[in-house]
Amino acid sequence: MNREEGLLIVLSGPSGVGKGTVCKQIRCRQKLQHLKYSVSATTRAPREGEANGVDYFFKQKEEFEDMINNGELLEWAKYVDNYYGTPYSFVQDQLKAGYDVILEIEVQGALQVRKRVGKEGIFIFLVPPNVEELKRRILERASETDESMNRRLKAMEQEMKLIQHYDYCVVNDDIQLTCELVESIVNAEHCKVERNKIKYEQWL
Ligand SMILES: Nc1nc2c(ncn2[C@@H]2O[C@H](COP(=O)(O)OP(=O)(O)O)[C@@H](O)[C@H]2O)c(=O)[nH]1
Ligand SMILES: Nc1ncnc2c1ncn2[C@@H]1O[C@H](COP(=O)(O)OP(=O)(O)O)[C@@H](O)[C@H]1O
Repeated sequence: MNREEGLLIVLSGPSGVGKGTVCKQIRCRQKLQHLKYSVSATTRAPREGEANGVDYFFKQKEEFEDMINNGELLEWAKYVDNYYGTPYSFVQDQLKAGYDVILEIEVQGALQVRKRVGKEGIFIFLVPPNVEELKRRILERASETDESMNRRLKAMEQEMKLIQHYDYCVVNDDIQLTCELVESIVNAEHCKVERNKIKYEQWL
């Protein structure tokens, strides 16, 4: 991937940890001015209140498989019986235009992105304060059947094993603090990019 200016940020973590909430809050806080959110494609059914093109691009299985075959996805994965994937062109266009882009994706997809961008991306893993709180949050959201919740909790066991592939782990306890931490990480990574641009000869 040719990334001229913007930073690619990958946010993962178990179902119910608060990934969507953190992304929404960061957007509202407007502390990161040059941040764009990648809207994923999925074959999962919309939840109440979710809108096509805003929360996800909701697709039929065949449509999604066409996207895979046409090379339209930066990465994709199957999670609890549904496909999820990141449309490539949006990410590429925004990065080229100098925007940071955040992907809210699960671990298999994140590892595919890691392979493509190497150390260039910022990979952040969100964890809950504890498993009881995670279960409480999934129940509070009231979006899952018992079966779906159990499968999400089962998926977490595999997800947690891959945490060492991430650059940062943030415990999502207090939501405001979590947002501040994510914002600080992004700002600090920009400072690294600036450092790498400096040619010390200029200052002599
Ligand atoms: N690989 C991949 N995972 C995605 C993508 N979009 C969403 N996901 C992940 O798929 C998982 C299930 O998402 P969702 O059905 O919205 O459930 P939730 O995590 O319980 O809110 C989550 O871990 C999401 O981060 C994507 O484009 N690619
Ligand atoms: N820091 C937090 N403290 C308490 N509740 C939270 C926090 N972050 C998220 N939640 C709640 O947990 C539930 C799951 O959050 P959500 O953002 O949908 O998770 P995810 O996108 O990771 O599946 C929601 O009801 C949300 O309001």
